[in-house]
Amino acid sequence: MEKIIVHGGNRLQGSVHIEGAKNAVLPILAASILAERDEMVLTNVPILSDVYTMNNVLKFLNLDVDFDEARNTVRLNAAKKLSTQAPFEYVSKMRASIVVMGPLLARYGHARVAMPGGCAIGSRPVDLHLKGFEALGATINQQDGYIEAKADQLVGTKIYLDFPSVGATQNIMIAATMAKGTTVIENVAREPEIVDLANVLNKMGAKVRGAGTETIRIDGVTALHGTTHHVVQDRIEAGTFMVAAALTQGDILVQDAISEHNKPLISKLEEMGAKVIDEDAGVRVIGPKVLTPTNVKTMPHPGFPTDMQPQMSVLQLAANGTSTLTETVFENRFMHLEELRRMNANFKIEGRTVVLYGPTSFNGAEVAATDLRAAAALVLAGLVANGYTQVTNLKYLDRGYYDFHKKLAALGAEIERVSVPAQEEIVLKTATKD
Ligand SMILES: CC(=O)N[C@H]1[C@@H](OP(=O)(O)OP(=O)(O)OC[C@H]2O[C@@H](n3ccc(=O)[nH]c3=O)[C@H](O)[C@@H]2O)O[C@H](CO)[C@@H](O)[C@@H]1O
Ligand SMILES: C=C(OP(=O)(O)O)C(=O)O
Repeated sequence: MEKIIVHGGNRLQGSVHIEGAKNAVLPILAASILAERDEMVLTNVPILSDVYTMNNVLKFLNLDVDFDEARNTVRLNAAKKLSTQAPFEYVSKMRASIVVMGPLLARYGHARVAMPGGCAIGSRPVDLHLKGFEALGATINQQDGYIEAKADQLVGTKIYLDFPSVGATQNIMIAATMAKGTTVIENVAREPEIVDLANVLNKMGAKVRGAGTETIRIDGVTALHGTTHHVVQDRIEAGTFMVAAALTQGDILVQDAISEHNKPLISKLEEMGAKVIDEDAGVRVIGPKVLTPTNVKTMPHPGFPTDMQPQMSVLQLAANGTSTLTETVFENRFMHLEELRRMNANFKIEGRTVVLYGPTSFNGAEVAATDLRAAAALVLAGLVANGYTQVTNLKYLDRGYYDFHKKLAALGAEIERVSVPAQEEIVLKTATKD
């Protein structure tokens, strides 16, 4: 096991490179299932455990997958006959594996995928994905922990999503690319990662219009082919470094950041007193001496992203007064706060809202990450804590951040990642069991 040890107090300064987006590359990798001819070549692919997991799912399905990490490039070949079953062993590692269902259903009229469970942030059902497949003419069976979808021919139709689910939008959009006729999906997710996926599908020969708006129209085609695509930048990684700058009275240029993708975050940073400057080379954030409290509510894009909520909570706790934070997307995304309490944070959770009492004089402590963004939030708190903070459960961090500690160190943080000796690991595991 490994842990990150950070000694707080340093002001972060410099510029930082941001990787391709995890949440864009995962569905794009899955969509490669539809490239029956020509290779798919994806560049700007981040080196993350989730990418390896998706690659393994695709290899299991019989795609040829080659990840050239030195070039951040994945080459995929889906020309062989593929399996249409993704077992629990794979899906249980990562919920996003469910997004192989849409392409398998489109190509073979069959997909059998283990039912993904919930996770630390919420129960996360997939009913909207299935409702979409059914509307396209598929029959759904749920048995023995598996979801099976079958269709002789998917047929275009009108689908209204009760909630603009990112995964459901992706799965249904991919399935509909090869449906007969036109599919109109309303109340869809509008995240930049949806737009990136639609762009790739169109390069593969699909006819998808309207991605980024509330309605997506898809005219079905009979076959798709491989293409080359540069994955969009990770707005959540970019946002995390913007928060790091605001938190440490720092001055960070987030290279090539697309401010349009981070509008709600940037507006909150400015409200809290940070200077945010759109430069040719990226977005520069300069942290204020004193952070002003602010209230935040997470919403589907273009609202404040839930994936920035834990990081934002650290900034609010550091602010000079009381802030509120309302989580509307996931029902259980405050677990990181209990760890932050161990670092001297003071807050009160009232249902989906938490009242955060700042300013917090964070104290270094041993804390354990409970999910991916919680891990980032704990490291951020460590950057401004008195003394040493030790963050464990780094498997979560590695799902979504490449070389996080090295990038922070290059910006001036006193931080290192170390292996925990076996004896200490037993003690830590026992301590974090519940
Ligand atoms: C790999 C990936 O891209 N993950 C992102 C994706 O997750 P994911 O695609 O799982 O998130 P969704 O947008 O689907 O989920 C949002 C909400 O809708 C609910 N829901 C979703 C589907 C469904 O069929 N029924 C249902 O009730 C979920 O339980 C949740 O409360 O979007 C989330 C919301 O921006 C982000 O936090 C995740 O980082
Ligand atoms: C919640 C996240 O990812 P996932 O949907 O893969 O769990 C995230 O990226 O913060």
